[in-house]
Amino acid sequence: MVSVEKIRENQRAKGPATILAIGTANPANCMYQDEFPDYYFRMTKSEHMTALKQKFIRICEKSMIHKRYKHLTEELLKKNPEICSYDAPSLNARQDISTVSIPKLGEEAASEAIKEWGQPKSKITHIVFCSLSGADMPGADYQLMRLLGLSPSVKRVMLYHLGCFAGGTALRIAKDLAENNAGARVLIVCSEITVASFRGPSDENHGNLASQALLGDGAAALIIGSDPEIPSEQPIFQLVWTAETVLPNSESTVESQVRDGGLTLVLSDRVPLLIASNIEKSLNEAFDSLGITDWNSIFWVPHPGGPAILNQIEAKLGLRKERLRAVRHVLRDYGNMSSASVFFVLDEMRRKSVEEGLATTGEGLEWGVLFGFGPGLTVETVVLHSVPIVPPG
Ligand SMILES: CC(=O)CC(=O)SCCNC(=O)CCNC(=O)[C@H](O)C(C)(C)COP(=O)(O)OP(=O)(O)OC[C@H]1O[C@@H](n2cnc3c(N)ncnc32)[C@H](O)[C@@H]1OP(=O)(O)O
Repeated sequence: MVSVEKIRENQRAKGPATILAIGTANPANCMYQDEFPDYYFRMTKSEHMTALKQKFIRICEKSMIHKRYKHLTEELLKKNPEICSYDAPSLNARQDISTVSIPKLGEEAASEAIKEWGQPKSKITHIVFCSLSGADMPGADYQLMRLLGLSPSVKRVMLYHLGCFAGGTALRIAKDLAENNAGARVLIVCSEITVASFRGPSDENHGNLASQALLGDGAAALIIGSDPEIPSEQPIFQLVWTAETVLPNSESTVESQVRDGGLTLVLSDRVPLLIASNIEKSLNEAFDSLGITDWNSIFWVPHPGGPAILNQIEAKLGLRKERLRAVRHVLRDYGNMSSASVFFVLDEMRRKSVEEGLATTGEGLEWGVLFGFGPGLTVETVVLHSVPIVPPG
């Protein structure tokens, strides 16, 4: 007789979950930040709100963003003028666009990841799909399965409406799936399009102004699996430890609600300080067993929520400029793409590490941390282990 223990042992993978491929995609429509205030106030017919426009210009100038990508083109906004108002009923128009575009952009990122992975799609056993908006039944996970032509028996997890920390959540779930199911290959897709939250300015909600200045559209996809079949599969990072926590006294600092007028966002200016004052506690918990206390000795993959968050973390921990180079690059070239952002940072980091001839995928360092920040305030922490880069030849 085979025992339950033996069945369980055989079901599990042996090694830690690893990232085997990363793909990204953005809509074609690129918006330059220095032109955005004029465009935004023109499209939302708010030119008369001159003081608010001046404030918006100041926020855009401080955003440290050079350009972002937006699915909503001028043409689409003209076709759907209700989206441009602050709170006109517009949920139908927003949903009609989002439910099609979110899986579509996700498919583009997934195809890039599958291409890098180099394995047949039939080896994908699980999907973890994540998006802040566009909820429908069946959801974006189902649409993606059909768009990619995956088996109808692929096991799906759909994460809607978690917010900007959710890249960390997707990684945490994928790690558990990969390590507990021998041979599993998990496709993570985070696809974020700001169609649900784009709206005109209002004097009553300055947090809306900050989000209009910071958020961009993008999708990222990863293949996660344990016990890679080397050389046909090449690990990029190993996933070592995960945690999720809610910061003390942070209620109501980031909140989002689905209303007739789309997804509303409340954003307090306390967010950067709250994150920076609590981050060392999360780091201590994460790295205690490794004996690491020098935060400059690890590579950094925090969510690029906004420059003030990065500046305050850097100042609080005394991080050297180069530690946040990859995340600042992503903020500058793409803005805050919610859950997808941290994977753009990972992608930038491993590419630059190869380009610069460094010893590992993590800027030459061995250990690193990925942080998701979002509503709650919720913090997701993932400890990463880099992989040696083998020089060509
Ligand atoms: C959606 C999710 O699930 C998760 C998310 O990622 S949410 C987004 C998380 N991001 C944030 O919380 C934004 C963090 N903030 C920032 O990065 C910066 O404060 C900023 C880019 C908004 C402004 O840059 P700054 O260096 O702080 O510039 P500063 O000169 O102090 O402020 C510029 C203006 O922004 C305003 N401002 C700053 N934070 C603000 C906020 N959260 N809401 C509204 N206005 C804000 C200031 O009041 C100031 O206005 P005035 O010029 O009229 O005085």
